Amino acid sequence: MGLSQIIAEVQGDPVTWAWVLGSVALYLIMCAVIWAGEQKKARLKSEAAAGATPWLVVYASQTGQAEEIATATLKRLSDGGQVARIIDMADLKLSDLESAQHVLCVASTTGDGDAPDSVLGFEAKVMSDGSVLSHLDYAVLALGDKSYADFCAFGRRLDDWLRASGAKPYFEVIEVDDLDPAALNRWYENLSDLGAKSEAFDPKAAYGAWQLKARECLNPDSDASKLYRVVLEPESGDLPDWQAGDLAEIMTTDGHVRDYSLASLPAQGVVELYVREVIKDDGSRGLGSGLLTHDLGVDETILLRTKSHKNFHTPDGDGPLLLIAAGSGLAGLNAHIDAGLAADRKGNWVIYGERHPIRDGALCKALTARVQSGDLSDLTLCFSRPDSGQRTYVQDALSAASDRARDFLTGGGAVMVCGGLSMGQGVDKALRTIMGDDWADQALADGRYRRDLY
Ligand SMILES: Cc1cc2nc3c(=O)[nH]c(=O)nc-3n(C[C@H](O)[C@H](O)[C@H](O)COP(=O)(O)O)c2cc1C
Repeated sequence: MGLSQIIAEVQGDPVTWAWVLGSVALYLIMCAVIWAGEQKKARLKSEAAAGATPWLVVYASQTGQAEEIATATLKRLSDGGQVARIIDMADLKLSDLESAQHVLCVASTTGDGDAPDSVLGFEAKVMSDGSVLSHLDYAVLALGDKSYADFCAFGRRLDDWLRASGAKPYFEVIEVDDLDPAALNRWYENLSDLGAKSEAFDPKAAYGAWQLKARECLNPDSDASKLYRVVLEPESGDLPDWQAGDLAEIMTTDGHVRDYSLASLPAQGVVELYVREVIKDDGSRGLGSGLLTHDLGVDETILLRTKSHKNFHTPDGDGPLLLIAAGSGLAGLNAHIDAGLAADRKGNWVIYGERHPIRDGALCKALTARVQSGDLSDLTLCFSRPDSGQRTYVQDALSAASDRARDFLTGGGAVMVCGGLSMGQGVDKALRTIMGDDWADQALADGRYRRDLY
């Protein structure tokens, strides 16, 4: 149909005219939006090429994922010819944002919708201010997990604060559920529009094949869920390096990743994990724990990598450590006991909780032996399912020893907590009662109070 025919058809019909004019207007608006986007990209590229406005990549990370994605983001920007630098939000100051122009934030959420421990201070002090950041263009990648009630809560609060401060988003906040590769791809695709190098993203690239060498149930007579010691070796024979506090990350057959605290150090030649069996209400097993405690046969392989977890590395200094754990959480602390001994760090005190003293007592026995051999100065054990019926939890034991704990922590000691989230929250409450909120907030920021919770 020619133009003259269209005009003839619609003449005298106001509804059709409105429709035609609306379509033309929409088309023109879309052209204008695309044109403005291209102009902005061209401006950013030429500004960055001139080195005038470098990108600032900021990460807020508890267990290292956000840091790793921020590092990959930085690399793509550099490979794309952009000038960029990276900074941990724990070290970020308002003045860094005031002097920046383009900021990319990768922020995870921990606890119950909380910011990562090392970033709590930034949120309390800087993000509570009515800052003026209207010169800033930014984007936020929020990491989280939909199995928690407050999905991506910290990333959203960060986005809200930047927006309220007048900063302009390049695109809407991208929320990532359980490291969903499609959402991560969206982030990288958006970045390539801003001048970062476009590369295929392969989530499996960082992993190697590891063989199961041994698996031992530590509480076969327990009436609670079983706890396994799992030993793995790299199929290639090349053992990576890691340090106390680091994590083993496995990739399940359907592409999900799960983290476990490394209970061994490289000197032992193997990766050793303590894994609690998880059986859900519908009878199915947990994704990662099912693989490690049940499905994987001896000599069979899984995809695994060791991962730096700097928020749970041994605190600086040579003061004694107060190590608090329950159940499989001892995994994360065992390596610290060994590393402390190697560094001649003396006076360590362990508070450990299990269910039943005999049926779930294998790790308690091993700890008692370490007191007898002089590896540990003190051990406080507590049980949540003793025959006496008198249940005690690690946070109760800590509260009961409050005077000692105060002396220990004011006398140069540091505290490390490893285990389930609710145990960690109970210990946090007890510590704040003993030492005060100011001490706890400062110790979290300084790394004298460290947590590995799951
Ligand atoms: C103890 C714990 C608590 C968490 N709490 C939340 C939460 O409240 N909301 C959420 O969306 N994700 C939560 N997550 C999921 C993390 O945000 C997610 O695993 C993220 O990839 C971790 O990134 P990171 O390694 O940079 O800290 C939690 C994870 C852990 C281990």
